[in-house]
Amino acid sequence: DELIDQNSLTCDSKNVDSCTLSNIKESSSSSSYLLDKIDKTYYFLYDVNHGEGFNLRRDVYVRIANLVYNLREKTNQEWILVLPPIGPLYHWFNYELKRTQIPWSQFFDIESLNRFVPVIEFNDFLKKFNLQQNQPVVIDYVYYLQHFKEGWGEHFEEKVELRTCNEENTYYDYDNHEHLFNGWFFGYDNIRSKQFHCLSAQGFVNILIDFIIKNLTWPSQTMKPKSVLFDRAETLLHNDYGGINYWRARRSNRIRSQQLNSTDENDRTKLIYDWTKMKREHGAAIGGPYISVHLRRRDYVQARSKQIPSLASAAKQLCVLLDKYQLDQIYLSTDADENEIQEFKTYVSNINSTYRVIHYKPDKTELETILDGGKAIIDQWICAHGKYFIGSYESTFTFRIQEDREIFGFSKETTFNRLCGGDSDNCEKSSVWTIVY
Ligand SMILES: C[C@@H]1O[C@H](OP(=O)(O)OP(=O)(O)OC[C@H]2O[C@@H](n3cnc4c(=O)[nH]c(N)nc43)[C@H](O)[C@@H]2O)[C@@H](O)[C@H](O)[C@@H]1O
Repeated sequence: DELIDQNSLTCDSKNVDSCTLSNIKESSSSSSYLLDKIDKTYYFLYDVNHGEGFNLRRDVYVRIANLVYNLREKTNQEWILVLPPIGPLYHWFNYELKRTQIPWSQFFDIESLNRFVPVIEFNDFLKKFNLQQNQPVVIDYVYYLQHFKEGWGEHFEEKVELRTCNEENTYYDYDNHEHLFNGWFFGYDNIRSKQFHCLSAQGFVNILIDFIIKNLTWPSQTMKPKSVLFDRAETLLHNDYGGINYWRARRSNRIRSQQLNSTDENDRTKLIYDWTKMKREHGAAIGGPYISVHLRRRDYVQARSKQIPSLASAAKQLCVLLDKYQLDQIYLSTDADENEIQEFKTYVSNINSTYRVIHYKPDKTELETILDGGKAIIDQWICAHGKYFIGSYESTFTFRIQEDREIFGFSKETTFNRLCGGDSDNCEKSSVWTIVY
């Protein structure tokens, strides 16, 4: 203990490598104890462009989980994925609710994630530093991913290269070239990085594996966690989109069942707790007696104006489906405001007054517990259980629902559907991404 104390005394913010065994006068009685203290783990951290929504972030998680999975295999090192605290997110409009530093355990089952790659929450990562007062947590390397300024070129080529930064970012040399950088770091104070670089990168996420192996070095006997953070992780592509490990990482990305409590034996959508043991055929699930719709509004109305239906057209397209499937209930999942929801309901009841539109609206206390993210997840979960689902063109919110339906074993015809844009009811079909085991 004395030796450790002596060591930590030399561990100051200006000399972050000082917490190594080499600084300690070794004695034979203490060396084996100290060897136990050497941290053999490597921590992989990442962040995503702040404007991106929750379900795009879930997609980036799948990319990064696959990268860490392959990194572990290739290096034989104990890499652990640190889950980036969630928020604030642009689309979460209830500003009075908790909006930042939300742990993944608020929405996801951490044990399930761990069955694919080892993960820890950011807060637990911070605890590993076991710091004395006022010492910053120092991440060894931070890379800000960016595209190549000159564009993709004529041929697709995978490459990474340290470059000057294309655009402003949140990182800056904190203490006048003493080599500690400050940055956003999920809004936490007193976190720094020893190195910061912009890294132009194009290609698939696995390109970072060789980069790490070739370029990153750490003292061999450090007691301090070894860590690297890649910001703007959405820059790189899925390594094997739709492949087995895509689906394994996606299946591990399970929402917390305690909160949702909506599995249903009759609908044949019962989950097996351990996702690695669950395998369903298409058509095994039947679903509840309603048509579920994800009707994306707000920024999409401008961003995808040709692909997003008018409210009147959406109501018409849904009533045709209710007739076809002989159902009379629509579950409406939407980010629309209250006026638009009422307008949509009126269109439906004008077509057929016996049709019901159900929409989930938590009361104030419930919302304070589940937050905007929890409400969105509940919407998605109910959509995933409907007899027939229809979503919005190229929305990652819709994609995650379709994936959950694939995991449940619904037929493809009841899952991969999209609303047609404008006032049309005839458009190109949704892409079909079937599950692979
Ligand atoms: C235009 C782009 O759209 C991308 O969104 P897109 O893929 O639909 O999907 P997300 O990445 O999930 O972002 C949309 C967010 O809007 C809210 N939202 C959307 N639809 C619903 C709904 O039916 N119910 C509830 N409760 N909430 C909804 C929710 O917070 C969701 O995470 C964004 O990731 C990008 O940042 C960008 O804005």
